[in-house]
Amino acid sequence: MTARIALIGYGAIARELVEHLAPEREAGVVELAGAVVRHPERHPSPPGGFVPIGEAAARDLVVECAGVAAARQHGPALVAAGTALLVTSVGALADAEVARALLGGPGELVLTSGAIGGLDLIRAAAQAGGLDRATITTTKTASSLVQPWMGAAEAARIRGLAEPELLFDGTPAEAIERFPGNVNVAVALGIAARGLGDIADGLARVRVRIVADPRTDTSTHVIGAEGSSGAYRFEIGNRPSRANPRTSALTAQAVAADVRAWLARRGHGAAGP
Ligand SMILES: NC(=O)C1=CN([C@@H]2O[C@H](COP(=O)(O)OP(=O)(O)OC[C@H]3O[C@@H](n4cnc5c(N)ncnc54)[C@H](OP(=O)(O)O)[C@@H]3O)[C@@H](O)[C@H]2O)C=CC1
Ligand SMILES: O=C([O-])CC(=O)C(=O)O
Repeated sequence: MTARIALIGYGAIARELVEHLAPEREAGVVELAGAVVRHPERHPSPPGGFVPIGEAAARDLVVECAGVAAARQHGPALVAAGTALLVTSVGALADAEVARALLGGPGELVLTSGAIGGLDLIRAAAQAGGLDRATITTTKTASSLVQPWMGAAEAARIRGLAEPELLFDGTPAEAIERFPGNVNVAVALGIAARGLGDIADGLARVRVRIVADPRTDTSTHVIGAEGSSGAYRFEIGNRPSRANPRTSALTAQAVAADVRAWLARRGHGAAGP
């Protein structure tokens, strides 16, 4: 049976995902059946063409890879309509109302681990009450951290940095509002750290630091966590996507693995996790 999959977004992650899913498409396990974007004229044509969100909702699975605002705009209605939704912009769940809607079904929600790893350990320790706090320090090229809300002088200063600089130190909820295309991983860490509590409890255990490094060509996430379960440290050094230096290439690879796991769960005959 062929699973029909629609995309929200047709940027770096979506296009790389299309390439990663070539074996499943060739085997007839997956049909990529359209993409939703705001400005189709700015994109190459996706498999299945551009479709309105109402048409995407009729697919077996919708994969969001468009941004936190897009996930908040479209996600709740898709899940309410019973559509299975794989979310890349996990930062959307830092908003409690959006999180309730996305987790409330009846559509299945899948959250990717995206550009990081180790969330299985964090989840297990937190569920056992063994995790008190976690930190994530994200370091990226200076220019990839420039945001539209920064004034022109501040943007130019960051682009011209000669030394690494700490741009942000605070909570995941604040971090994702200020750097929505850079720190979805911090909210993913907070969700894993929730244990058996609310997402807000998990987010409250996480401290986020964002560093602009003019000398790096790698996107690095250093995760630390501790509690009665133990003390942990993961260092992830990702190659940035060629199409979007804000995004790690691992993200589309993780989403492809999530799609394969979803196909296996739904009996579509792909390899399991
Ligand atoms: N969980 C993780 O580890 C990671 C998550 N991400 C998330 O993935 C998102 C996408 O990343 P990436 O592919 O690199 O970004 P790109 O900027 O390359 O692509 C974004 C795409 O989304 C479309 N888009 C934006 N807003 C909307 C909307 N409201 N409705 C429909 N389409 C929309 C854009 O087209 P148009 O402008 O025409 O609408 C474009 O095609 C990031 O913004 C981030 O939120 C990224 C990296 C890691
Ligand atoms: O791709 C990355 O390294 C992380 C990222 O942008 C995000 O979490 O939004």
